[in-house]
Amino acid sequence: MNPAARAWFSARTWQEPQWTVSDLCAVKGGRTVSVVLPALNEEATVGEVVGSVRPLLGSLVDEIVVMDSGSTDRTSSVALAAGARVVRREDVLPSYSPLPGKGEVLWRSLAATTGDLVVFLDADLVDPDSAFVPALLGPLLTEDVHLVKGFYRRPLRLETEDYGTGGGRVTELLARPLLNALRPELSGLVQPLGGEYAGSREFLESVSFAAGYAVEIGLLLDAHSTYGLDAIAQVNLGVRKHRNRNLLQLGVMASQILGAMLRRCDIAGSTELTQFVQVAGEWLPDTTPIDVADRPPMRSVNLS
Ligand SMILES: O=c1ccn([C@@H]2O[C@H](COP(=O)(O)OP(=O)(O)O[C@H]3O[C@H](CO)[C@@H](O)[C@H](O)[C@H]3O)[C@@H](O)[C@H]2O)c(=O)[nH]1
Ligand SMILES: O=C(O)[C@H](O)COP(=O)(O)O
Repeated sequence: MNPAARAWFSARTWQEPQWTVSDLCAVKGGRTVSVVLPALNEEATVGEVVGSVRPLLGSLVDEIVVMDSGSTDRTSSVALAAGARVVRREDVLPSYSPLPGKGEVLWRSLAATTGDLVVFLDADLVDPDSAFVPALLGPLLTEDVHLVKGFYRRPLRLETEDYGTGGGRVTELLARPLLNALRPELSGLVQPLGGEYAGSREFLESVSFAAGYAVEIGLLLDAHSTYGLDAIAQVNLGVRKHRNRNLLQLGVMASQILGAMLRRCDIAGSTELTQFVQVAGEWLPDTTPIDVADRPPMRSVNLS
C-alpha cells in the first residue's frame, strides 16, 4: 500500500465505532445535522430507512429530508408517512432545470437543508441499521475532518441465504484499481463509492458535484485535493444490503465514475458508452450518453 495511505488507514479508520448517541449529543454543541436520502422509485425501502433515523430526530439529528429524484411510485408518500420531509428536484433552485441522476439531487439537497453537517444515506438499503448515522457523525463531531465514509461487508444477492460477500463490483473492479493507479494516497478507502457518508457543509458547498453516480468519487477526490488526506475518515458500519443492479447498468455507472475521475486528473474521457445487447439472436450496439458536466459549488449559486 502507498505509505501515506497506510499511515492514513491506521490513523483515520474506526473499525469498531463506539460513540453513543448521548456522547455525540454532548459534543454536538450548537451544530446542526441534516440527514438526506436521495430516492428514485424506492417505495419498497425508503420507509424503513427513514424509520431507522427517525428516533434521532430532535436530538442528534435536526432534519430528515428525502430528495425525490423524479419517482413515479409511492416513494414520496411512504417517506412522508415515515417522518421525513420530502423535497422534489424542482422544489429547489427554480432557475436550474432538473437533470436526471443521483448527483443532481445530492447537489440540490444542499439548498433544501440547513445542517452544518450533512449525512447521506441511500434509500434502497435493506434492513437499515440505526447505528449508521451516529457512526458517520462520530469523527465529524469529535475530530478535525470534513468527510466521513462508511464501509461494510457487502453481500451480492439478497436472495442468497448467507448474506455473504461479493458485492461492490464497480468498487472492486474499477474504483479501487483506479484510485490505486491515479490517486494512490486514497487507496486506503475500503468503500470509496459507498452511498453512506457525512460531510461538513463548509466542504460540501465549496466543491462542484459530479453528475449521476460519479458524485461520490468526485467528492472523495475533491475532499483530498481541498483539505488533504487527514480531513477524510472512514467508519465500519457492519453489513450493507441493497438492491443490486445488473451488469449493463453497472457499465454505465462505471463510465460515469471513470469520466469524473479522469476529469479530476486532467485527462479527457468519453461522452458516451457503447454496450452490446442481443436482440432476436443478433448482437447490436446500444449507446448511452455519459453525463460529464458538474454542477457548480453551491456557494457560488444564486439561490433565488
Ligand atoms: O437517478 C437517480 C439514481 C439513484 N438515486 C438514488 O441513489 C441511491 C443509490 O442508487 P443505486 O442505483 O441504488 O446505486 P448503487 O447501485 O447502490 O451504487 C453504489 O455506487 C454508486 C456510485 O458511486 C453510489 O452513487 C451509490 O450510492 C452506491 O450505493 C438510491 O437511493 C437511489 O434511489 C437517485 O436518487 N436518483
Ligand atoms: O458500489 C458498487 O460497486 C456498485 O454499486 C455495485 O454494487 P453491487 O456489486 O453490490 O451490486
